[in-house]
Amino acid sequence: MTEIDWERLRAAATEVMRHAYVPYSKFPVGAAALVDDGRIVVGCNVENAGYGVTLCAECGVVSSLHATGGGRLVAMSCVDATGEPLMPCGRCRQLLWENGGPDCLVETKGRPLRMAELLPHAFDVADIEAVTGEHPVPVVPDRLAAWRGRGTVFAHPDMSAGQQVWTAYWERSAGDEGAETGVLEEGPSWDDPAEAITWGLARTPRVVVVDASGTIFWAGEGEPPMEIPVRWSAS
Ligand SMILES: O=c1ccn([C@H]2C[C@H](O)[C@@H](CO)O2)c(=O)[nH]1
Repeated sequence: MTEIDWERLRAAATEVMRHAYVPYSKFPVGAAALVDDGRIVVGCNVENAGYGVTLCAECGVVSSLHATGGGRLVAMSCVDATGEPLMPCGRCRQLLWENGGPDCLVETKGRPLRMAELLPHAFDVADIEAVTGEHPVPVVPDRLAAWRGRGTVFAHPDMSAGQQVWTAYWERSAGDEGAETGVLEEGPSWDDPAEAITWGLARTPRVVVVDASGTIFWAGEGEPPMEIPVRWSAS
């Protein structure tokens, strides 16, 4: 995705700006962002009698991003009442960083700027990971963001240095006839199958456990499908 249609983003931001709820500041803001799968997500500012509770337009964009399927923000346009680009406030830069990373572009009155320019030396999940050694949220790698919600995760036991562990892999196919196949991502090893299932559910609602005897169980969202009628239970 190389070409960003800034005109279209700014038009979407200007449109949503008109829905802002701003009885206190009378300063409407609209924001629209391109997601890495081509979606456009929008938000407007929403104020409150408790002034400090105000939600910025960019907050709405981030909520809409997750509410409509997640992914990564690629480019954002934020506008004021005149339709001119407005720079995101400090708090919103932190929100944009989390959801778009250093390469996410933000429209300005000059050239678009990268988030790395708008929030240099940013604090983020890597700082937490460096201390705790744990990735606090199961994150799908950027290169696979477009596959989120698709394919199948197979969780299965494996042997590692003579020990039984659990691992998983994410497969492109969702079991449909003639669908493209191939492994998208291999998971790490865990002691507990529940962790393999959690890893899977962060990627796709279609999670399957294949136990040591090769029996297949449903560990995905919703009711087990016809071809995998038995739900996995940990005991
Ligand atoms: O980047 C910004 C800056 C300000 N505002 C809103 C918050 C408040 O409602 C109004 C005035 O600060 O503008 C945003 O939505 N985004």
